[in-house]
Amino acid sequence: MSGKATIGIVGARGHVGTELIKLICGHPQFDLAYVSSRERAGHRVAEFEPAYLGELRYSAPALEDIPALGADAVVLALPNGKAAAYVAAFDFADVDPVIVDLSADFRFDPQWYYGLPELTRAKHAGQRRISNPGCYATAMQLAVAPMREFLDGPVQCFGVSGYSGAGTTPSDKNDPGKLLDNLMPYALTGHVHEREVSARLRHPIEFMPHVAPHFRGLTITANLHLRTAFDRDAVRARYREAYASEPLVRVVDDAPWVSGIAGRHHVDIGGFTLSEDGHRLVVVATEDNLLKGAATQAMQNLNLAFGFDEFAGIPLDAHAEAA
Ligand SMILES: NC(=O)C1=CN([C@@H]2O[C@H](COP(=O)(O)OP(=O)(O)OC[C@H]3O[C@@H](n4cnc5c(N)ncnc54)[C@H](OP(=O)(O)O)[C@@H]3O)[C@@H](O)[C@H]2O)C=CC1
Ligand SMILES: CC(=O)N[C@@H](CCC(=O)OP(=O)(O)O)C(=O)O
Repeated sequence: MSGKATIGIVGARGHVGTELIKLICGHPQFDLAYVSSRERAGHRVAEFEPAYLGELRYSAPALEDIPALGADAVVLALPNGKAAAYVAAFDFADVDPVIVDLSADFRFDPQWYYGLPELTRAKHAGQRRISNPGCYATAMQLAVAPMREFLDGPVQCFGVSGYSGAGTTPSDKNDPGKLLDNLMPYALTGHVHEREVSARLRHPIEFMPHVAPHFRGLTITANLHLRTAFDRDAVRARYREAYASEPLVRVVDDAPWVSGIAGRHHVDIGGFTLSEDGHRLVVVATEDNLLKGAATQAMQNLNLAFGFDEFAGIPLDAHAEAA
């Protein structure tokens, strides 16, 4: 036994589960307890993840058998709508690990801590049930929050994501053939992330998502109407000040490109462009949807829940470069 805290991943074959396995492999204080996948059951983790050096194999335990597997923390990396039954199984068995749910299922549940640490870490009061924000929702909140008190009317967010955002269950949104030379609009009103961001910022956000032919990384272009006129220097100063001590949020001058964010753990925010009268601001944010949009954020939340350094096990290369 390693003496490390142990994590079980339910839904470990998926895009996000795979990224979490990589992060846990490099983490000084966490170890894998179990990884579930029906499709890969019986296969060694090392077959799929070269960074994993142990003997663990994927397994497909019945839902009611999972609580007895005994991890200190459980990450639910399942499609939306599937998490509640697993949480109920832990309740029924009276087993209470830290649970991090990556889906949208508990993001509106006040019993759960909503873990977007840069904006909510002060509200983590030891809760063991943690809801991880949506990928677009993370980028939108970080892009808008520094100007929140000056907003005048709804914020419009145009989003474009790589198709890994749509998971592995086959659909038009992750079909490379249908995406070739294409940009696919979907859920143009009422997307769950529109509701999530509006509720968290307590301000209406209008979100128009699209999926594009690249695999990973998303862009949010946010259009903010402001009560007070700003100039570019004042806006940049606000963002720099808001995120000065945040290693996973990098404020840049130019509008960031999604090609520069794939595989990185931070969010880039920049491109601050104002209308002539200073009352309209456009801000661009890029993020790897599988990392800060999901797995990296889950790792921040796990670190916080266990009292570890929030950034333990997260490569902070972007911070080092920015310094
Ligand atoms: N992809 C992204 O960019 C982001 C995703 N999220 C959220 O994270 C979660 C995981 O996403 P992602 O990794 O993309 O999803 P995937 O579709 O890639 O993976 C889903 C995983 O769940 C398992 N699974 C699927 N259906 C069931 C079921 N009925 N019962 C048990 N296991 C099941 C699959 O494994 P197997 O079939 O082998 O059992 C697989 O491991 C989702 O809730 C998603 O909304 C959040 C932020 C970003
Ligand atoms: C391209 C694509 O389909 N993206 C997903 C976002 C992935 C994510 O963050 O989803 P959850 O809120 O479901 O966790 C979507 O729009 O639903």
